[in-house]
Amino acid sequence: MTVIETNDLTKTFGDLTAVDSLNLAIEEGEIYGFLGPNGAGKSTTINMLLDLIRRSSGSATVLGYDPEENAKKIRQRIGVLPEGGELYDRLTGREHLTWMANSKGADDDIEAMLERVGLSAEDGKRPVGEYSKGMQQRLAFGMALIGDPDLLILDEPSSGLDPTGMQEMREIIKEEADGGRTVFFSSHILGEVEAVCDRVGIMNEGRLVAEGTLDDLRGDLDLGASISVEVSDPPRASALESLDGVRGVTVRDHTVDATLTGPEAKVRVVTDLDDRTTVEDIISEDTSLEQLFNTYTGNGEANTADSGQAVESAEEAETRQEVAQ
Ligand SMILES: Nc1ncnc2c1ncn2[C@@H]1O[C@H](COP(=O)(O)OP(=O)(O)OP(=O)(O)O)[C@@H](O)[C@H]1O
Repeated sequence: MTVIETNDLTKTFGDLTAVDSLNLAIEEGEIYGFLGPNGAGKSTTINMLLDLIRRSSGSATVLGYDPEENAKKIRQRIGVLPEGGELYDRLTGREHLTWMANSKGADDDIEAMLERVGLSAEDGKRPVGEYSKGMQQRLAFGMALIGDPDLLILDEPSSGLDPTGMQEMREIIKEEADGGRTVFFSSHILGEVEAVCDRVGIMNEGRLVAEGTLDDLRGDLDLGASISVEVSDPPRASALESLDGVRGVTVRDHTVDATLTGPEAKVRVVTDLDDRTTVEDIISEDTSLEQLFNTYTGNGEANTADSGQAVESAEEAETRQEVAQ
């Protein structure tokens, strides 16, 4: 089942097109990371899916319902962690969770939910105005999980969390998806997205400029791969450059750095070096999500240039990579 579907979904604010003809299809059980620099249109999209703002044109369904017609039905079956949270300073953590359970007609064990999101029973009795930012975020996440939702929509879920908090949140997100729930979350924290997402969509200036698994995106851009090998007695660079799949080699002290057409050439480089000398260490890195993100969004800088700008070509991306190396 397609849990979130949008067709040419568009939102304009005056002259500004915040979301431009967006087409998404997110399937049941997927963890989908919605990425993009500041101002890319992520929150505006989420707000349209939740009927917090009205679209200008196009269509959308969430769990099969049009948000503009059936927002209540959708809200009963989804959990939302809104950007910035919606907490009341004078109410306790437990009161927030109870309020959410009541409003959804759910019978969750409130103490168990506090524990699940890393808040103690004592924390649960304190007013939220006394919580740290991270504790507030944990509570907001707990509120999203109330009522066993079919879909979680999380806007910047790790905002304010420390590394342990982020790790715990990732584990819960994975547990939810393993249980068949769909998770749609926006983030600019690339490591987090890389760690949990099945698929990512990258927004820039209101447009979806790339979408797929990380492997798909790496393949589409032909960013290749690279490897660094530490050896006892390095050969000359030219000795390796004739190997199949090797684009370039530099040798510095005991380190040989090779840029490759793809990961399959790594073994050839290591085997060749192993025949010539003693291999002491291998540092192998695939293209990181950060590199992909920068390539698709122009270094992650929100800019106001022509919003019709599409994805740069693989050749341009490659040139950029080479220049950066
Ligand atoms: N109510 C509004 N009125 C006018 N412009 C708006 C409004 N809401 C959003 N925008 C504009 O729409 C564009 C997209 O904003 P949006 O908040 O969706 O971006 P975002 O990707 O969520 O960014 P961030 O990562 O900073 O939260 C921005 O240029 C923003 O200024």
